[in-house]
Amino acid sequence: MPLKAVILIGGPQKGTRFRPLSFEVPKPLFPVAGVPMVQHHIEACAKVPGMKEILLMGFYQPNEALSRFLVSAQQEFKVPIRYLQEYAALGTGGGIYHFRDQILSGGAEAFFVLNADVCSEFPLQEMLEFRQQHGDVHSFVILGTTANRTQALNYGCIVANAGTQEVQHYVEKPSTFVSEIINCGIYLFTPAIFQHIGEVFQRNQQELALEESSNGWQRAEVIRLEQDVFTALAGSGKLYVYKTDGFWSQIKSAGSAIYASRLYLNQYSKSHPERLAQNKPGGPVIRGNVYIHPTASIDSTAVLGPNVSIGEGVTVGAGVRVRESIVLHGASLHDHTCVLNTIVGWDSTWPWYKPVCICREHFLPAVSWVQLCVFLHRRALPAPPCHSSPGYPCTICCLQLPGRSWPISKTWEL
Ligand SMILES: Nc1nc2c(ncn2[C@@H]2O[C@H](COP(=O)(O)OP(=O)(O)O[C@H]3O[C@H](CO)[C@@H](O)[C@H](O)[C@@H]3O)[C@@H](O)[C@H]2O)c(=O)[nH]1
Repeated sequence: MPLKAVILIGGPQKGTRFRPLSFEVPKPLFPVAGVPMVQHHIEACAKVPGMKEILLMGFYQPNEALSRFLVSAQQEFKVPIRYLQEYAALGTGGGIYHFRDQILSGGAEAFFVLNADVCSEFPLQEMLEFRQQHGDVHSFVILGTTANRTQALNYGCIVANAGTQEVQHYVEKPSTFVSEIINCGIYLFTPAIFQHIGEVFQRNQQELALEESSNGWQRAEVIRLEQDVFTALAGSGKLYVYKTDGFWSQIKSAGSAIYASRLYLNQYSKSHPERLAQNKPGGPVIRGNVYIHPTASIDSTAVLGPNVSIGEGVTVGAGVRVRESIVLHGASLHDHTCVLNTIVGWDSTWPWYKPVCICREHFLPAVSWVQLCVFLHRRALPAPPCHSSPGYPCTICCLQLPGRSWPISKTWEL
């Protein structure tokens, strides 16, 4: 069956919680477990038999980093990959409606839509099989997973028939508890979805025609898949949920990128053992799952892991300890430093630092600082307590403040 996949990558105004990490590269290209975030999606899509084309859709200006990535991913995964740029942020449903001809060209009988800012096992083949077994071949499938009652409020919540898994009720980010089954942001659609999105578009047009506005047509194209389409489809017999037990997480904040990295590194032991570093005589000590870019230079007395990802051209000095961290390309960790629960910024070296927490809430006041450099010197410091993002590790980082030197807070010492 001819299939396509659309990856929703958003654009520069979105993803503010990811700043300043997203200043340097667009968030979808931020490395998670050693490869750009969306490469995990592309790899999963390319594996599905019948995949004809993968479309990245967003409102980023085309840029060199994105173009280079697309060329190398096409070569590696042997599937056409294109970027479709929305003229404005059209929402999670507006872009796919606007580019529907491109999605369906070549006779696609079904297509996946994937949010770029999630990490997952991407059980795409299982979603296809589920659709064959439950519902009918024209139904739409949402990937769902279980969250606790508090966490669920941050996601799309799904109430489904326990036997058939048909979605009976859908509420996007409800204010009170609706269901523990949440929307993972991964969907399987048939071309019939465009009739439903089209109805929303027509309704928007009619409503906006009443307003005296010159850009009414454009605003009518802004459509949210979740609130505008799924809510209406619930209970119609056309929308089903496939619940996965596999790993899944959002990647919204810098702290959650470390968590996502851990999940993917763990998966590598089965899917890509060659990407995991091994203990070798005369090499650094590797504990648990660690990715090291082939161009990185690691001193043999360093101890790395678990859950560490070392980027291109990174230098790690003697006696360095790195744990639960991502070290971005070109960074340099001087001798005997300790890096825990941290993202080390591009090309950063130590010497000025101020430990801060970069979880969602605590990080916001710091977003205006120029460069995220992350670094703790000669001491192992525990992550400060974080209550704002339950479930996510709280991240310690340092901000590089040219000309200023900050003492490490005594209270954070081990
Ligand atoms: N192309 C494009 N992509 C967009 C746009 N707006 C958002 N996106 C992309 O669509 C995805 C969803 O983004 P949000 O709109 O920020 O939604 P959310 O808060 O992440 O919630 C969504 O995902 C959750 C799972 O992670 C779901 O639980 C929830 O129901 C919803 O689908 C992200 O990958 C984002 O980059 C847009 O205008 N255009």
